[in-house]
Amino acid sequence: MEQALRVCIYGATGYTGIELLRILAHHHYVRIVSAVSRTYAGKHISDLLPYFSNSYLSKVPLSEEPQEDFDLAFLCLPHETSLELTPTLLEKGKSVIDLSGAYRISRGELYPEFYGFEHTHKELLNFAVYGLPEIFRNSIKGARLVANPGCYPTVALLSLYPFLREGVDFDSIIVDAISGVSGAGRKTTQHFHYPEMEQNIMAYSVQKHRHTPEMEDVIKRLSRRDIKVRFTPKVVPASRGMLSTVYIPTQEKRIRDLFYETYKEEKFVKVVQEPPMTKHVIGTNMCLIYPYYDERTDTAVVISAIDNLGKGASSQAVQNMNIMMGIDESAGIENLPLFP
Ligand SMILES: NC(=O)C1=CN([C@@H]2O[C@H](COP(=O)(O)OP(=O)(O)OC[C@H]3O[C@@H](n4cnc5c(N)ncnc54)[C@H](OP(=O)(O)O)[C@@H]3O)[C@@H](O)[C@H]2O)C=CC1
Ligand SMILES: CC(=O)N[C@@H](CCC(=O)OP(=O)(O)O)C(=O)O
Repeated sequence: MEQALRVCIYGATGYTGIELLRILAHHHYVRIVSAVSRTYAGKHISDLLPYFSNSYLSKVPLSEEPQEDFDLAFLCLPHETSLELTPTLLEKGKSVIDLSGAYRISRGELYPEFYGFEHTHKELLNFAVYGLPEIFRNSIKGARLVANPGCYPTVALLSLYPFLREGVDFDSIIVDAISGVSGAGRKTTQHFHYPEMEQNIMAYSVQKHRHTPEMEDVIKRLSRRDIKVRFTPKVVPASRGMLSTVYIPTQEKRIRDLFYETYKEEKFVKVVQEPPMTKHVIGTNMCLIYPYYDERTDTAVVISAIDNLGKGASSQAVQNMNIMMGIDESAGIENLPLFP
């Protein structure tokens, strides 16, 4: 790439926006030219996040509207805000990576039930490419609008993909997954405040969560079948990280081979020898996967870990940007975790 890609981050002071700033600050092919924030407009990034004071980012002002022209926007915004902003940006010729759920589900009629609003731009739902690179890499190349997946669907679909690719037959699966609190965003609800969250573990949205139709939609696209997902999200008092267990009722027992074969060329998805832990992925773009077959119950069990703000959001968004723009796919996202 001869000239740096000019990037604007909308929602730059939320958790996914801040993680993008961290990753892109050292990305060789990118220059962040605008950082949009309503609340902190008029301040500089290093006023809020002093560790950026040695970076060129310290000079980038936070503003209510972009201050300079740009090529690509990351939308780290609430779903409804992204929904309305995306068509305007596309009309202006920008490329868009939307971290919200506004363009993830191909069936627009599901939005009122699962998101609580009518989808006002259904014409874009088939134009948007679902940004899970290990599954949809070829469609992401050259895409103008990428819908970055939800954190739970990222880890669950990577845990399931080898079965779908092989055409293994089953009617329903269970996804049982645990998230760190940052999954809820920076402005959070009462239950996630420190006095209630500290020393606490809870399930939430157990009967209806917007990631259930997202998973089912992608599964249907891959298998052409209506496979049902029983999903239970839980939250634990950790800042970030996500651990998922997927249960697949099947007679297919060669599952480690299936996983090695599917992911052997992948840099960011690794099949591991022991059940993974979140401390091995925090701050990285990695998904570590441990599949095994439980003979007693005829069930394939897949335990996987990601960082909800990494592979579950911002570093996956950068992976998508790299692919869209024809940059080396791992540029800027090869960092290792802080351990312990
Ligand atoms: N946190 C996570 O792990 C993941 C989040 N996502 C999705 O990414 C998007 C961003 O998430 P996250 O960074 O966690 O969220 P945050 O709540 O941390 O940040 C969202 C930012 O959006 C800005 N904003 C602009 N318009 C509005 C508005 N009308 N109402 C509220 N905020 C607004 C706010 O900044 P300001 O007020 O300064 O404008 C705010 O800082 C969401 O759609 C989320 O669902 C996806 C995967 C994982
Ligand atoms: C702990 C927690 O609250 N997590 C969020 C998931 C965040 C995410 O990936 O999702 P979206 O982009 O689809 O909002 C939740 O369950 O709503």
